Amino acid sequence: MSQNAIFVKDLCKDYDSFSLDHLNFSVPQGSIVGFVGENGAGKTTTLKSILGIVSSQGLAQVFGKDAREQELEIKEQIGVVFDENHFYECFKPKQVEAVMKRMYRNWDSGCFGRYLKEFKLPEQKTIKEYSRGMKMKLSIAAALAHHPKLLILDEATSGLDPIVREEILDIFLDFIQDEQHSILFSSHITSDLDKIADYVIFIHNGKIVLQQDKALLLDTYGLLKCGRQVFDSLPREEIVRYRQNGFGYEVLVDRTHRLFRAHPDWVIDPVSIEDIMLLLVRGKETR
Ligand SMILES: Nc1ncnc2c1ncn2[C@@H]1O[C@H](COP(=O)(O)OP(=O)(O)OP(=O)(O)O)[C@@H](O)[C@H]1O
Repeated sequence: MSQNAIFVKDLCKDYDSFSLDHLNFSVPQGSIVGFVGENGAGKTTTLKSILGIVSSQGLAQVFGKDAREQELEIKEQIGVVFDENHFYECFKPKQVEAVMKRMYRNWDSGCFGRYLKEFKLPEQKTIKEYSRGMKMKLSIAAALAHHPKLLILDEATSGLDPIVREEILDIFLDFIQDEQHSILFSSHITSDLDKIADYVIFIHNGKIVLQQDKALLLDTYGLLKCGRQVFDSLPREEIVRYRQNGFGYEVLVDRTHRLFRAHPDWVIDPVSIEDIMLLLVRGKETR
């Protein structure tokens, strides 16, 4: 039976004007789970809740232990990258290493040095002289150099150009080659998730609105483009979300349903993760 790297049940967190509402999901060991949602949907709050950086209610387990209570036991197994740089700007890589070495028993200086070379990170420059991409790569090198089994990445590719993004995605794909390794990867760059995610979780206004195996998701959902007559004839429960425009309706549907198989004349286009996210966030519900 495959084990979960992360298991979250009824996770809740309340801020004054925002709540995470009973999140339930898991990250199976050996997989990359994409956590997708618009700005302010609750991605960072979820990741920080799992890590115990902010307080929360409900179950949040990493390798079967609650990170909020047993931080020391599991921190060696987790590598974390947030989208902002958490090292002092006046540090050079050597000083980053000195800090990390004190924090992690498994710290591997040779591995860190190899990543610095591979990522072409200048060792004589301070972090404030690094570009955004270089800072992100330094954080990734630091997160990987203690040989974690799980990476928790918060917008680790945002603000980077497509070439650096692809390099970084390759690093993540390389990491996952060991089937014991797992990644939870939050992003609003849906094309990155198209490339690397095995499962996708959509979060909107602090609630999970859809989660599924990515291949199944893209095989199952489709965008029906139709006029008023067809739209009105659709059973409401078959409409996941819809949008109306000058040409008619765009309806997110389960195209494997017999209703749609019975109408090969209806135009049902394949969808991307971005299409699904846009419809889940901006489309209307009928249910
Ligand atoms: N410390 C805090 N105190 C009060 N509200 C907060 C705090 N941190 C986050 N929030 C609120 O929680 C909501 C979700 O924020 P969060 O950072 O989790 O979203 P996100 O999905 O990661 O967004 P982004 O893609 O912009 O990073 C926002 O409305 C934000 O204002």
